[in-house]
Amino acid sequence: MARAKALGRNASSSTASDMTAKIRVCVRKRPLNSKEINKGEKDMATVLGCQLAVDEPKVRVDMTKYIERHNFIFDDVFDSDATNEDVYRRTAYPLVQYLFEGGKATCFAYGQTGSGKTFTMLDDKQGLYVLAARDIFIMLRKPEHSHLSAYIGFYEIYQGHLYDLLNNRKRLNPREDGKSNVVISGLKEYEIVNVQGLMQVFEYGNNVRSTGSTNANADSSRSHAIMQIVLKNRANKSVEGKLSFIDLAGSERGADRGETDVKTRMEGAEINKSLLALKECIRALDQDKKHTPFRQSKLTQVLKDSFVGNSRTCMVATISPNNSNSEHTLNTLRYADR
Ligand SMILES: Nc1ncnc2c1ncn2[C@@H]1O[C@H](COP(=O)(O)OP(=O)(O)OP(=O)(O)O)[C@@H](O)[C@H]1O
Repeated sequence: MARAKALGRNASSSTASDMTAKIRVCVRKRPLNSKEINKGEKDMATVLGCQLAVDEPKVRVDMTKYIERHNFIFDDVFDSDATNEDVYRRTAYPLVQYLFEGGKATCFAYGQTGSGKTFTMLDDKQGLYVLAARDIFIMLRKPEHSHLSAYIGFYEIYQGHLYDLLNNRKRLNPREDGKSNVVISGLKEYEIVNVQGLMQVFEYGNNVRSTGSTNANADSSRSHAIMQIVLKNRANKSVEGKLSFIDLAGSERGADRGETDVKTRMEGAEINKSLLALKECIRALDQDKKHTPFRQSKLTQVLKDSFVGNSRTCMVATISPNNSNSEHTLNTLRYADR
């Protein structure tokens, strides 16, 4: 129960943690889908407040079957009946508030392919980014924010390279400016004035992502997608806050599965490298370390401003509840468990 220790609270505690913490780690369990139900699969993950128990089916050497229970505690655990609105209130909403305090914030989804990362983060109608945009435009209409305008940028990272999804997948190069800020030169940003506008631009980028995936990355689960909303001062265009939503590549893609295909192996190695680097950076952030190893991958390099200075991060680890995925589920939870 490393998490309980990290939070300095009793392992039996089920109280949700501080919503303004520099880093929050939450878990979302999706419901069993009809295919899993038809196959007679069982729900192996039990949620109790901020605690989660996962029953792993195991077989002894004498071939008898048994169940091993694994317990975890996180900042929040969302059960399968939680709506995106429920998840939003306790994950991205505090980051939206922070954005208007001039902060830089990142909300990302980590998990196995099919566990609900896109559904949570970037679903085109109810993803956390849409719900956040709704509140961002409400805030922007307030007189005290009349000097601000919002811009959207959307890109993906595949095999260590950045591609602009709003500009014909143009290859982009991140660099640092004189003040150690990450600048993605050439990234196309569109000013947006309402949620509909944001959804339209997003939809365009999302189509580019899925069409491009047929030749470059066989499917979207092999790339990291980053959608950012930046608040800029209307007068001098200086950045006054940034909120990024990240749909990470499927975590199982990074595992060494003994693939023989060179391209798949290289993809896996790159995904593995970036996810490990992300974990290292989160650990450094969590432990308030002076050095954050963000240079270890392109993903962490572009997220540098989410790991240093006045930044906040929320990770939503998504899990599938069925027994045949319990190994992946446990890997996801161990990754998320700090
Ligand atoms: N909490 C949920 N409630 C209902 N349906 C869900 C939930 N989470 C995911 N789903 C459904 O499960 C399917 C897989 O989800 P999703 O595409 O978000 O997975 P993913 O983790 O993003 O996978 P990939 O890595 O392949 O992109 C989708 O059909 C989605 O609508």
